[in-house]
Amino acid sequence: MIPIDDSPIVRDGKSLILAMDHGLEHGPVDFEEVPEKLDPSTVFETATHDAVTCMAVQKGVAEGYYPSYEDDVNLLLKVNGTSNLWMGEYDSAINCSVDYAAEIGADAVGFTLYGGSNHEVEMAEEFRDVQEAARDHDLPVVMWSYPRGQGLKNDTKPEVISYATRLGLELGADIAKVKYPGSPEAMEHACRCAGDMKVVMSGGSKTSDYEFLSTVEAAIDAGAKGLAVGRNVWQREDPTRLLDALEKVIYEEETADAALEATE
Ligand SMILES: O=P(O)(O)OC[C@H]1O[C@](O)(COP(=O)(O)O)[C@@H](O)[C@@H]1O
Repeated sequence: MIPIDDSPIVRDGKSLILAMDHGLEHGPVDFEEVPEKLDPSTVFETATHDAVTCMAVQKGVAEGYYPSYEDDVNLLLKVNGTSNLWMGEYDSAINCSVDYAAEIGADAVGFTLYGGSNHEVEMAEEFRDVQEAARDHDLPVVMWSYPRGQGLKNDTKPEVISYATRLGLELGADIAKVKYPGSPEAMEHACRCAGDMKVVMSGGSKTSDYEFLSTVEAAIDAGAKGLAVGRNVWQREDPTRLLDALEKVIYEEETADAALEATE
């Protein structure tokens, strides 16, 4: 592990990663209700909020839009990713080298690992190359640790999520992003399984302000070190208000109720 707390993608030991790779992973469907967000500049604007420690995008979006925001936003370059058009067993293509990510100004790199997929072995080997190259550039590595595969469809069972965090530690990630395993106890166990490696919670599809902030509060209380979120922020009419509340829940460890009241 590298001294991750010194990284610009960490603030007071925690991170809020604003993800906008959905155009690749899910396709334009995620933008149907918010067509203006098809323009990545709109989400880069949102990422200038102090609560956001970095924005996670794919190479093409980074090349096209990051130069206008490099003074105000930290960049997490997602080096693999696959479209929803792919119908095969879970896998993720390497779309960018770590050298190129560093060249275009990345502060960190991100990698999806589908533990349990028939492609797990190849993906773990690719992760080795990415992780070692990232070490050469002193870049932290964030693992999207998503156990998925033929018999394991989008599973959020406690034992699956604790295995996901442990995979991150074992393979050398600095931060692992996992789905919420359904209860504070299960999240606490998943964080314990990660040792000193940081665990952040994945956002998921859009829910109400209160439901979302309460889950974030529970995850932080359980030991998570932040959030990697997309739709729950940029699909909202007022992403700034939610980020104001998230800032309170994540960094100031306030309750969801108090954060919502303060931002009304
Ligand atoms: O594979 P899933 O569960 O559909 O979600 C993948 C998406 O979730 C993220 O990890 C986080 O975004 P969300 O908060 O919108 O779920 C994105 O980086 C990615 O595109």
